Amino acid sequence: MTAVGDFIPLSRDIFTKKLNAVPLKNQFLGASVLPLKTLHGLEKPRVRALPVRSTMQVGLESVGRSAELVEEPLGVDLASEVELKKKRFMSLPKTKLVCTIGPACCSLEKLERLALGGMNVARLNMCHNTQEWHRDVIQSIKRLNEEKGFCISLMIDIEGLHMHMVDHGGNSSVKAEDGSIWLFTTEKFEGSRPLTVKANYEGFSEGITIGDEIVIDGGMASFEVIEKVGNDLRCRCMDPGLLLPRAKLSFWRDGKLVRRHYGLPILSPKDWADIEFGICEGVDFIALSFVRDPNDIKQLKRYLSTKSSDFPKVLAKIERLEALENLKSIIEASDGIMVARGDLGVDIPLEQIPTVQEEITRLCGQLNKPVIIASQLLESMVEYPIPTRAEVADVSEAVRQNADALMLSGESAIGLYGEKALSVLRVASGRMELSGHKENQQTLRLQSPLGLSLPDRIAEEICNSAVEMANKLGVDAIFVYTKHGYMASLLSRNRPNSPIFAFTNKSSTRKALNLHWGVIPFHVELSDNMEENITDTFEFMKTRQMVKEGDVVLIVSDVNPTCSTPTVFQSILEQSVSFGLEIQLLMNWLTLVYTTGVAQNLCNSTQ
Ligand SMILES: Nc1ncnc2c1ncn2[C@@H]1O[C@H](COP(=O)(O)OP(=O)(O)OP(=O)(O)O)[C@@H](O)[C@H]1O
Ligand SMILES: CC(=O)C(=O)O
Repeated sequence: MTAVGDFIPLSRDIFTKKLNAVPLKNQFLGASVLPLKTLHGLEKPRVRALPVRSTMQVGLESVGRSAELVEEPLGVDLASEVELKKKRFMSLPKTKLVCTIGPACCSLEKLERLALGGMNVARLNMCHNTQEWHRDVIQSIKRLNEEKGFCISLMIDIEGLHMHMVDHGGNSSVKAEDGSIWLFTTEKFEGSRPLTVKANYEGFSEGITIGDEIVIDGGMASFEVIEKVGNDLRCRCMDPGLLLPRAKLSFWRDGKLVRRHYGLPILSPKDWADIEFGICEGVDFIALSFVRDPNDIKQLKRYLSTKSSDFPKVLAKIERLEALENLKSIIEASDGIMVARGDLGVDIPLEQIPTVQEEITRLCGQLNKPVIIASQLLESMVEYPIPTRAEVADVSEAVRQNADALMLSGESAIGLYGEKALSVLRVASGRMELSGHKENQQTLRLQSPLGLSLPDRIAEEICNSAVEMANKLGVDAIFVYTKHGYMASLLSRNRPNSPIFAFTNKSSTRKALNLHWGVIPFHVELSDNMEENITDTFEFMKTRQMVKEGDVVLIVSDVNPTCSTPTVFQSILEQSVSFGLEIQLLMNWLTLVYTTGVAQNLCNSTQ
C-alpha cells in the first residue's frame, strides 16, 4: 500500500504499488497478543473502550484481529491503530476520506479493503439503486465496525429536487450532433425515442422563451430553444456532446442562469422515505442536496429532533447559486458542508469553482464546521489506474485550502481502480499536510473568534493556545477528553501538526468526529475524575502499543474534574491565578503537557 507516512519523493511508484499487498497481519498482531497484565506489570486499565464482537471471516483473512485481541474490548479504529504502529504520530493521515459506495465496491471484501485504505465515511447516494441494496451495504459496514473494529461512519445523500433528464434507457450516453433538432418533453413513455429528451419535472419549461439556451451537465452539450410546443421545447444543438443518463439541465439567457422557482418543497415523498430509512438504519450523516437557504436545514433538523435526541448530523450540499447567496447562514444552520462541485458547475461557470470552493472552505473553518470537497477529484481513475497531474494538483489544493475531507464519487462507486484512487488521495493529501507543518512552525493559523458566550470563548482560547503550544513544543499528540466533540473540533480548526486523539463516551460523537480533519476518535468510558481518565487512557494506549515511554502529549478536556484539585494541574493553576474568576472555568478545560513515561508517577503523586 502506498503510505502517507512514507513521504518518499513523489514517484510513479506511489501510484502503481498494489494496495492489497500490505502484510497487515504481521504489523497488527504483534501489538495485541500480550495479555494486559504482563505489559508493564500493570493492572488492566479502567478506561474501557467499547466492545467488538467476535471475529468475522471475510476475504481478507490476513487483517483479522487475533482471538486475544477480539476478547479485549476496543474502541480504537483498526485502520488508525495499524497506521499508528507503522508510522508513529506525525505521519498519521489527517484529511478525512469519504467513498461513495456503488456496485464496484459494495461487497464485504471490497468494503474492508476501502476501510483499510483509509475510508472514514461511506456515502450512499439514495438517487441510485434500491433501499434494500443500501440496507445490505449498511449492514456490511456495521459488521466491519462491530466485528473487525473499524470506525466507518455512514452518510446517506438525499436526492432533493432538481431538474434532470429521465434515463433514456440503459447506462449508455447519447450523442447530440451539431445542428440536430431535439424535443425536450415531459411526456411519459416507455424506453427512448430518437432525438427526444425526457425531463423529470412537469413545469420544466415555465418561463423559458425562444432563444434561451439549455445547458446539459454544466457544458457537456448545449441547445438553443427554437419553439415552444405546449409544455415541450423544440431545440437545436449548438454545442455537440454526450447526453449521459440523468444529465442535469440548466437554462441560460444572455449569459446568465435563468432562476427557476419550482414552487415545490425541496424534499419529495421519496426523499422523506429515504430520510426515514436513514433514521431506522442509524446512519451518522444525512447530506441534503440542492439546499437553498438555512430553512431547508432547519426544517430537516426539526423533523429529526422529533424522532430521537441523538439524531444524525445534517450536512448541506452547496450546489446551487441560491445557496451561495445564503452561504453563511446555511453553514451556521448545518453540521457540515459538502462542496458538491458536480452540480455547482451546472449553476455557475466552471472557472468560478476554485474561488467559490476556497471561500466556502474558509467560511467553514471560521464557523467551525467540517467541509467535504466532492466530485471529479480523480475522475480519470474511473477508467485509468493513474490520475492526471491536474487531478493530483486539485486534491493538493483542496488540502491546502483546509478542507476537512475529500470525497470519491464514481471513482469508488463504479470505477475500476477505487482502492488505488483512495490511496492516491491519501498520498497526495499527506504530502500537503506535511508542507502545512512547516508553515505552522512559522506562524499560528489564526481563525477569527467564534464563541459568543464566555464559556465558549474560553474553550476556543484554550484550544487555540493548546495548538500553538503543541506546535511550538513539537508534542507527539494532543489528547482531548470530550463528551460532545466540541473541544476536538476547536482543536482541529487550528490544524495542529500533531494528531488529535479524541476520547469520548458517546458513540455518535465518535462517528461525527470522523469528518473532522486530524481527529482520531476513540470510544471509551469516561469518569468525572480527569486523573483517572488520563491514567487509564495512557495505560490503555500503552498496552496497545499506540504510545510508548517518552512520547509527549498535550491534554485538553471538557470533562469537568470533580475531585479535589489535582497536583498535576498545579502549574497551570499557579500561572493563571491572577486571572480571577474565569480560572474556575479554565480549570474545566485544563491544558497540560505530559510525557507518557512519567504519567503514572504524576497521577500517583496527586492521590
Ligand atoms: N448505489 C449505486 N448504485 C448504482 N450506481 C451508483 C450508485 N451510487 C453511485 N453510482 C454510480 O456512480 C456514479 C457516481 O456517483 P455519485 O453519486 O457520486 O454521482 P451522481 O450520480 O452524479 O450524483 P450526485 O450529483 O448526487 O453526486 C453515478 O453516476 C452512478 O452511475
Ligand atoms: C456530490 C454531488 O452531489 C455533486 O457534486 O453534485
